[in-house]
Amino acid sequence: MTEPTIAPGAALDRVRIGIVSISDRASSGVYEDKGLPALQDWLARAIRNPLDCVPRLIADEQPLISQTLRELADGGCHLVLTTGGTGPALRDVTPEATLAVADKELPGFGEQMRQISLRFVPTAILSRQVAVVRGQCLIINLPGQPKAIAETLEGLKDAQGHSLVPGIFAAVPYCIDLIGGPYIHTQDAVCAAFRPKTARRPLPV
Ligand SMILES: Nc1ncnc2c1ncn2[C@@H]1O[C@H](COP(=O)(O)OP(=O)(O)OP(=O)(O)O)[C@@H](O)[C@H]1O
Ligand SMILES: Nc1nc2c(c(=O)[nH]1)N[C@H]1C(S)=C(S)[C@@H](COP(=O)(O)O)O[C@H]1N2
Repeated sequence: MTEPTIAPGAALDRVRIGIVSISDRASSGVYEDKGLPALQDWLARAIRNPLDCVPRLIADEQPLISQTLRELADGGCHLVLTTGGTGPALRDVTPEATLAVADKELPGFGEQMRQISLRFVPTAILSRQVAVVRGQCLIINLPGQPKAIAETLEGLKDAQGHSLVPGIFAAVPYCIDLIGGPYIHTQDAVCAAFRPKTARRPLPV
């Protein structure tokens, strides 16, 4: 008789994550979208739980962005990550569309992202990212440059892989605990989640 097999991550909660790439040119086919693959790849590297990623590729239209965020948050996503449309250009309206669906704003995420990004590019100061809670969903804006996705989520490391500036994702699992979502276990080599001692749970075996 063969041993029953346990799927990897079976004992961990499933996590549903909306990933939204907001770009006029990628959504109209002028260039290939690199935002959704970058988001999906990073999340698959960083999170141990089984993931359901729900992708959307849309233009920089404020009502469409807000409607997409509402659908994802109200449709059971625990986390929604957007990329693009956070700058000062006339068509950049992602922060406004995000604030329009918010119950609460969490300014620390945007502040930390700009701190991280300033270590990579001086124009980080132009990014107006916000993070908000809608119901039981955390929504975070990331910049549009595909490489900025890993930079902001993971932070800056030295040549040995030690953290120099913590990435914003370190605070995401505990935030999701606090809004009643699933317990997220991270791959510490990619991004170690920070939780107060009393909130930590061991990795199920
Ligand atoms: N989804 C994406 N896929 C691939 N590359 C992107 C994407 N979004 C942005 N980029 C790259 O990053 C650069 C800066 O992004 P930014 O969001 O400022 O673009 P944009 O000028 O608002 O135009 P668009 O909305 O048409 O992407 C772009 O010129 C492009 O090279
Ligand atoms: N980590 C990181 N952050 C970054 C960048 C980048 O290349 N890397 N680009 C900056 C630039 S040039 C702009 S205009 C703003 C806003 O970009 P967005 O409109 O694509 O969201 O993000 C900034 N933040």
